[in-house]
Amino acid sequence: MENPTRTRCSVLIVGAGISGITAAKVLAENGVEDVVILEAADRIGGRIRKEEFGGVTVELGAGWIAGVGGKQMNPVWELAGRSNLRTCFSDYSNARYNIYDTTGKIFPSGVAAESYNKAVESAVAKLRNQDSNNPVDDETTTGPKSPIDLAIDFILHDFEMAEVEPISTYVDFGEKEFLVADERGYEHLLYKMAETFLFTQQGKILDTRLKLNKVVRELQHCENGVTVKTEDGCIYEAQYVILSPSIGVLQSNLIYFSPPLPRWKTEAISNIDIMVYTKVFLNFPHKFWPCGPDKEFFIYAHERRGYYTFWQHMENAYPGSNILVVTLTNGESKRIKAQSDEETMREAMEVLRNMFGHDIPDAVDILVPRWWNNRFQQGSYSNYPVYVDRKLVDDIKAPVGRIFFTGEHTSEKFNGYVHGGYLSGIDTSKALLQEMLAEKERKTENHQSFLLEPLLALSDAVFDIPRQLFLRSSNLGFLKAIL
Ligand SMILES: Cc1cc2nc3c(=O)[nH]c(=O)nc-3n(C[C@H](O)[C@H](O)[C@H](O)COP(=O)(O)OP(=O)(O)OC[C@H]3O[C@@H](n4cnc5c(N)ncnc54)[C@H](O)[C@@H]3O)c2cc1C
Repeated sequence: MENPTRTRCSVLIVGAGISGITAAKVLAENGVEDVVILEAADRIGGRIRKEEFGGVTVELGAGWIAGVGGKQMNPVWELAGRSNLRTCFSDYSNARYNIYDTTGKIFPSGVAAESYNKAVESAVAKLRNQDSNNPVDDETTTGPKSPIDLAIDFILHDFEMAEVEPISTYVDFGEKEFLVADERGYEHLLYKMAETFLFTQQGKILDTRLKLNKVVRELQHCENGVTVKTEDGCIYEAQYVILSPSIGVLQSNLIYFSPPLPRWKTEAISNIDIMVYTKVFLNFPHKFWPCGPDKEFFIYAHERRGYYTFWQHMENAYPGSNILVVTLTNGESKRIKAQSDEETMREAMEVLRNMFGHDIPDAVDILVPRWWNNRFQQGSYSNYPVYVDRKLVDDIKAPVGRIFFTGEHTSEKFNGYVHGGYLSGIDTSKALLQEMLAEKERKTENHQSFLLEPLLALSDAVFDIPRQLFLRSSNLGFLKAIL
């Protein structure tokens, strides 16, 4: 065990996902190198995570760089370009024309198109309804009933319209999506970033400022600083903390705050949902599904909504890999995470045999990531309510005293995405740098008037912490002078 003596630093960052690593990099670039990063897992990356499966690298968490080809360059696409990350274009638009029924017949494209248009109309009517707060009970707003309608409703709501239109990612960065297909994994982007400010050797981070397997359990904060306790009994003292765990972790009781977070903050945390999204990987001795540019995705229409609905083959990414991926969300996702992988394989095989006949081979391997049951994630990504008010957006990212919040869930425009995590890391660290500068100026003023004004007694009991502004600064070059 590490020496239990107290470690002191200027800024302590909780979590080494994309937001935490980006925040640390921005701080280092601005002269704050006295940073400690505590990561609960035994690796960096958080919800960006690769694993070897069926002889190739698969992404258990984020898989796509979403938002490419638009007016502005997606910063993650830019990082990928600089790191020569291998990607391949994914065309979702054809999925709706590859819908199988339970007897293996593909629905005619006219039927699929009609069902799709009906579902879009219904979704728009529902949104208008929620807008006017006036329930309308007509045909367009009643839920889908037939398997094809249920399947299309699932693609529309759990994939294409999982967010409320207009979707900033597509408007700002473009509508194309690229699947990461690189044996170094999506996480390679994080290692490339880390090596610019942490000591690394042969691709391994050896810098002692990054501490893995450190589960933060308690944050005691007062006007002077923050004391952080980890599960293994270590204590860290910092002037400031940046907290990057997911909204699911903040909603759980993994981290205890003393004094407790103020009400405006806990309300904001509880008002954002966490989406559960699971990709199940299946490896086969040979492929039996149709391939080709417009066949990457296919849909299974079942009477139960979301039941092994959305399939993808990995032949575009890794030709000859013989891997299929089926994505389950929310209720179905939680259901399969609670059962054995053998049971999930049995269910998936039954669905595949309904689509492709009884002669297809059994899968030889299965991989079921469990983001929902992981106490350091507690879900896949944040899902903002349909109508988001300004207060929620401001409160979720506003600091509480010396604790600053970051992570994809604090990104107003890009929550739920890797680029949301990346941009939030930049935003939060810039806001913190501003605050550090302001504090330095306050200290200088106080020092000058030391003999004239009595010092305020500092108290640990900061129970009613008012909302703070989240400061932004576009030009931080001058900060070097203060640090
Ligand atoms: C299955 C899945 C599919 C996805 N698909 C896509 C996609 O295709 N494209 C896309 O853009 N985005 C996708 N996302 C979302 C994307 O992965 C996230 O938005 C992004 O990676 C979040 O980064 P973050 O830094 O905010 O959080 P995280 O990556 O969760 O980082 C937070 C870190 O904090 C650590 N931590 C938690 N609690 C503690 C504690 N108590 N003490 C110390 N450390 C702690 C965690 O271990 C973690 O490493 C997907 C996510 C999932 C799960």
